[in-house]
Amino acid sequence: MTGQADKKRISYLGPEASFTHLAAKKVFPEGALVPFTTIPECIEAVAEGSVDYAVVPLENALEGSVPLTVDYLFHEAQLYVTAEVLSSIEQHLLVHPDNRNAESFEAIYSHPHALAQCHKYLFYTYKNTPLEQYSSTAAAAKMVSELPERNIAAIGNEFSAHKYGLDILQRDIHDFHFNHTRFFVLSKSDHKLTDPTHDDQIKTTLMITPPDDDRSGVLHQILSVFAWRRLNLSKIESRPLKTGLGDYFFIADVLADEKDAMMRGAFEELAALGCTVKTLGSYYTYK
Ligand SMILES: O=C(O)C(=O)Cc1ccccc1
Repeated sequence: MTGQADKKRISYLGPEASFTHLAAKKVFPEGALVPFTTIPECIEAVAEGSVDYAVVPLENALEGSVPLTVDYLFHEAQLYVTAEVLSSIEQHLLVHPDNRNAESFEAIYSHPHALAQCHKYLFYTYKNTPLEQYSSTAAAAKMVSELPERNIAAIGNEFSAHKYGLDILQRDIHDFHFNHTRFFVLSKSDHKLTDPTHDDQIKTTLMITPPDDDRSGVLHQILSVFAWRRLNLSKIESRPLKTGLGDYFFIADVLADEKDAMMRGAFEELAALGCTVKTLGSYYTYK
């Protein structure tokens, strides 16, 4: 599949050297990678057909889900996950070489998840420095490189330091060593991308809306659908349905192929419980 996939067009949260760009290159080393400024723009590009795939961040080990991605997939788009990418994330403090001797900054810019991942470091080292959210770590690095006259810093990866000619003032400023992010590779058609490095474990992501009769124990019933079939869940999370306070849907990752007989049985039982199920498909993990 990789050989064919390499000829494809792929939208990603850019610009070049963002963590999403690095994830996209793992799956599509020779693909035509097209940067966008926001996650919805990336997803819309694949939904409209101007690209074949979109690579977007889904979940971070320190910060949890990226709500924009989850909600857009639930409410706005009818797309499938063809692969997930797991990347380890190392954050560094980046400055323009002209400002390499600065001891304080006017402001520090980065993606909100990156700022949150470095919370303790920023709190203890740059307590009074304003933290400014930016569309991505690489966008922040690019902006810092274009404004040497402003004494500002960015948080981002080593590749964006090289790409945009910045100095790494402080390495590895993320608060917890285990900092991984999960990215989805989305497509309009339901298929699986594979390559020699993918791991053998297949996963299916489901979005489950419970019946709206406020019945007690409905989450227990949903979980038991999977439990007695020995279908292992690697994640379950609730997100607001946006129809009223207390209305939720559940996003569940099941360690099985949706075509398995047990999964087909699970879909039937969920329907019998009055649940609506939107499947994002089954896929492998690229590491
Ligand atoms: O900002 C980036 O570079 C991204 O690709 C989003 C992101 C931000 C922080 C951790 C992982 C991905």
